[in-house]
Amino acid sequence: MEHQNEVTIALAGNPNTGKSTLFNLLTGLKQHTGNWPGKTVIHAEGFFQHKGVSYRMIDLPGTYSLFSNSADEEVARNYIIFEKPAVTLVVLDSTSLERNLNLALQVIEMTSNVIVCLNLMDEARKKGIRIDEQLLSKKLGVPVLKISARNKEGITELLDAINAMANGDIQTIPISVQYSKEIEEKVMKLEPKIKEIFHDEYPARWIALRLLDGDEGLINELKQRISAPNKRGLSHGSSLSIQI
Ligand SMILES: Nc1nc2c(ncn2[C@@H]2O[C@H](COP(=O)(O)OP(=O)(O)OP(=O)(O)O)[C@@H](O)[C@H]2O)c(=O)[nH]1
Ligand SMILES: [Mg+2]
Repeated sequence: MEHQNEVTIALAGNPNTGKSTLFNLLTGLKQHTGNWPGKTVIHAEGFFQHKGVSYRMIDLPGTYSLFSNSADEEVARNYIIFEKPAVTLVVLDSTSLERNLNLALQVIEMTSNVIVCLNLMDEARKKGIRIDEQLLSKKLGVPVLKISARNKEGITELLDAINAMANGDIQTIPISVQYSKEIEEKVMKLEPKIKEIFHDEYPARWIALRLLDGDEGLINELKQRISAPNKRGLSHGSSLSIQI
């Protein structure tokens, strides 16, 4: 089967937040789900249509962060940075938002095409947890939608939001997390140098932050991409030696 014109959507989030349940609901596939973390280990893909648009959906492994601490984190991180899905859905567990929001912020640093899905809303309601999704959306600068993947709640609204974002009808203003003065000064020096090498190919601020963190995994990925430029075209002869 030819799959060329699909709009790609990635599912990211902490382990056990219902990503595969949502993936199965939309694609009709049967990814392993269950009530323990770490079930999805490599990314799976499935397809579906909504309002005449074809989508390719990627179910990423659940992770607590998107650094290079584990193979799972690298799979999820590399997919978002290098494959550039048109939309990344961050699936959060509404019953433990505080912990889950950390990952949402990390994804928002990597891409502005983010929709935050507050999943397990049925559980949250049972526990008396109330969430002001409009306020959260304003603070994060990206759409926030309440859903229950298991009970099939809020799914049409989510699909409509995906459609709108893929069509460019939603302008996000992603929050930019500010770090200490020392870090921000270094980021300011690094960003233009990163842009010189990669132009707008990758999010320069995010790369600057990762380089400052000494993220060896990312540095190696970037070096490979410089020595073997892809069809989007990085200039030959660039090298990744940036002094700060
Ligand atoms: N109550 C409720 N349970 C849900 C909902 N969505 C998913 N679950 C349950 O949450 C558990 C985890 O779901 P998964 O879909 O496997 O979660 P995942 O995010 O893919 O997990 P990893 O692959 O480990 O990252 C399963 O027992 C699901 O049935 C929901 O909306 N409400
Ligand atoms: Mg899963």
